[in-house]
Amino acid sequence: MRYAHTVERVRAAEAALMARLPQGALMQRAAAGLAATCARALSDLRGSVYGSRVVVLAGSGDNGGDALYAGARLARRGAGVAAVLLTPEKAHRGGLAALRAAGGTVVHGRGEGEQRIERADLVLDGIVGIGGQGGLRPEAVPFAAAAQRARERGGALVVAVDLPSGVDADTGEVHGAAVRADVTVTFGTHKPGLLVDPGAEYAGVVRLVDIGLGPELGEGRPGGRAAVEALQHADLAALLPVPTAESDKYRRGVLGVAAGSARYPGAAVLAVAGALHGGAGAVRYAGSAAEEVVRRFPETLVTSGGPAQTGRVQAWVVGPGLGDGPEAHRALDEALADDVPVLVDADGLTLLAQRGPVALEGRRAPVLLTPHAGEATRLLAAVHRGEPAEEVAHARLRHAVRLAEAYGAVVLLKGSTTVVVPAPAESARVHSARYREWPSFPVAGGTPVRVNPTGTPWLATAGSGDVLSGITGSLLAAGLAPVDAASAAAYLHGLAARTAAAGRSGTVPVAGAEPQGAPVTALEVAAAVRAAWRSVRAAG
Ligand SMILES: NC(=O)C1=CN([C@@H]2O[C@H](COP(=O)(O)OP(=O)(O)OC[C@H]3O[C@@H](n4cnc5c(N)ncnc54)[C@H](O)[C@@H]3O)[C@@H](O)[C@H]2O)[C@@H](O)CC1
Ligand SMILES: [K+]
Repeated sequence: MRYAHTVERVRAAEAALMARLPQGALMQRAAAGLAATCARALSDLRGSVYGSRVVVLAGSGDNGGDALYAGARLARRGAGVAAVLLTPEKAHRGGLAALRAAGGTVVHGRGEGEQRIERADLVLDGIVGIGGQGGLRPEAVPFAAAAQRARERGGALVVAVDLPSGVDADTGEVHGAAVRADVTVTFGTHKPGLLVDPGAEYAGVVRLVDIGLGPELGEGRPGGRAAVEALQHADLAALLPVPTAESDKYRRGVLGVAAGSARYPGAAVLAVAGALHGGAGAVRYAGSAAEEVVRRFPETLVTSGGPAQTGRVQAWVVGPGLGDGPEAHRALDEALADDVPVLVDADGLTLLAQRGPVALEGRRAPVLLTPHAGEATRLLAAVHRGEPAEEVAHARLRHAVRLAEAYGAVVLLKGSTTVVVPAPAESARVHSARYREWPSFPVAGGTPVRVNPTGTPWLATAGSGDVLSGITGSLLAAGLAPVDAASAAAYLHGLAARTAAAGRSGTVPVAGAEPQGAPVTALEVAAAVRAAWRSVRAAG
């Protein structure tokens, strides 16, 4: 598991650790790790550190201190290091002295600063770290722009210190300008903003430097106080259900799918395809696309009636392609009346948005909502002012948390970074000043928000959401907790898309890298779930 902690947690952990260490020790650990990563990158890029051109962008806080000390280390190895100080009178004294003692120089004036940046082999972004508020301040913007030009024209490497300046550490939101990095060297733990878009995209490849914060952050428990976590192959291998000698179809899970309509039969076929590849023991389909479904997948048990006419199931998927007619409303009602976990997707979400959270009142079994940004907008409009979909996509954590709280449901918000938020009852919530206008962000003993690391732009294709619903439903029927089912399904779905696109076993390539391979269809994603599943089990 990869864990990320809020700024508040990081600061508390740092304070506790610093109290036991000599002054400045943590900063030296951070700078040493940072310099080592830069040295490796320079060696790869130009063959050696000696003679390379490095520019340090140093803000007024400790983030600038880290960057200056790392610059000093690189200067001692023969790099030509120049520092651009955003506020010279407030630059980190020790760091600046160390840089000068190692032969580094300070650049004066914006023009010279920009020129040096554009000619650099490596730019260290130490403008602002976890102490940052809002987007970059105006005085920093031209230097960030110069660094971007250097990347684009000269192939310079931009290395962000702790996080790309201008990215909100806790949420990944970007308000205004921010530095775009190739590599981010982060200290002690990941920050949520490095794992969630748009911040994740600004961060590039993230390298974690251990500065000894682990015990302070987790009290011995893995990820103890994490706000956000991302599954890795081994976590998934432990979650995926594997049949035993005693398994029958009910033990493996029977999923009900209420999807499709005369107008959209394809959504039913795709949801069932996802469900069958997601490992369900059996899939029961209820709806008007029964003929198409059984023709395509003869193993499906079908009825052209609604969920109430279907035999026993252990979970429902309701919504894809249902339309908005009376039959669709009935299907939603009947699925919600069943005392088993229900996943509501697509048209089901549109119907739910018309009724608001009251439609879920009285249910005891879990509800899992799987909106994209547009559907999330509609669901939120039922309880509050409607935020445009773009806003939802740019502030994914906050909106997903808000939705989970409003509907008392587990929420999987799809998109460039898919996030899965536990239902409020499952998460102990703490009201933090940073989220005053918003529902609380789950930290401190609560269940962390899961973010999916396997997403790929190839998934932006018609019907891929229907397949995701089917996979998720299958795992719900197998008895996985909704958060596990949703995050495991998103992981498999992304990996399957990568596998199908690349034409070979999927890996999780570095963030920000171009997606490999060629376009895929939703049905091919469903078919590739098997290969994804295999590669996960092999790694576990
Ligand atoms: N606290 C610790 O023990 C450690 C901290 N470390 C480093 O220290 C950083 C945190 O240092 P600080 O608390 O001094 O805070 P930062 O250095 O992150 O930022 C604070 C400074 O940036 C300015 N600033 C705030 N928002 C800005 C914006 N949007 N644009 C431009 N400037 C802005 C503020 O005026 C302030 O002077 C971490 O990110 C990490 O890099 C590491 O050295 C590891 C140890
Ligand atoms: K930074």
